[in-house]
Amino acid sequence: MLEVTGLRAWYGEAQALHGVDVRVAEGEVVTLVGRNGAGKTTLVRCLIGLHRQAGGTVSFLGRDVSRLPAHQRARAGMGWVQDDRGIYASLTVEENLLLPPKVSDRAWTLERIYEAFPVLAERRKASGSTLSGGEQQMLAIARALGTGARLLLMDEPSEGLAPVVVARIGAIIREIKATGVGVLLIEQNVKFAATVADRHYLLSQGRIVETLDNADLRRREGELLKHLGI
Ligand SMILES: Nc1ncnc2c1ncn2[C@@H]1O[C@H](COP(=O)(O)OP(=O)(O)OP(=O)(O)O)[C@@H](O)[C@H]1O
Repeated sequence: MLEVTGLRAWYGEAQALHGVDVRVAEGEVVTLVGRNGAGKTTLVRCLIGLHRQAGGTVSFLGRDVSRLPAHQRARAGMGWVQDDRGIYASLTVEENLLLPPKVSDRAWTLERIYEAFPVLAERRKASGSTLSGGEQQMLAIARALGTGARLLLMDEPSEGLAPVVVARIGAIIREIKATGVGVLLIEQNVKFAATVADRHYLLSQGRIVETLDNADLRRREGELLKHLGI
């Protein structure tokens, strides 16, 4: 569903991405792994149209979206689960869920969201400002599903969350995968990545240097953690 070829990006005079190729199929979960400054965030920002791509092609559901602005990519079905989670603090959980426009007929209804995220059902009338980190992350994911996004792009969904909450987020990602939605996530937690994803791209200095499956990831965990500086 997502096919990226030769993606290049710059910050002023400094090149941040040097011809990156990435693919995500329907119902596939893929991670971007790499040390700080490798280019993971820049790549995701280019994909969603928030950073200018200087070269290469981004094709989504068979359509070249390289020149589309961010809002049109969102309308095409790319859902961004922001790293700051983008929750409206003064609105309730339910209002946060109802706000974004629907982009496809695959939009999850409120009922379906509450079934998959019981904690959001319990907190439906609570204001965004009172949510825990885990609840905010779930709300951000649920909101993207509520738009009918076909591909979710996530920036470290496990970051800063307690292990039990991380496990719940993992289960949710697996449920999302089963519905055919694709997921591309930045993830530094190698153990968590191996439990949710099918494949992993290792980024280094703006290049994909390796593509790993879960067996590779587990076998080389020590080496990778050292490479990632963790
Ligand atoms: N706003 C910016 N201005 C200039 N250079 C930037 C900017 N943001 C990132 N860079 C540079 O671009 C390169 C890629 O950074 P990027 O944030 O994409 O990496 P990352 O893998 O997401 O790292 P992190 O895990 O720290 O977010 C780095 O060399 C970084 O210093």
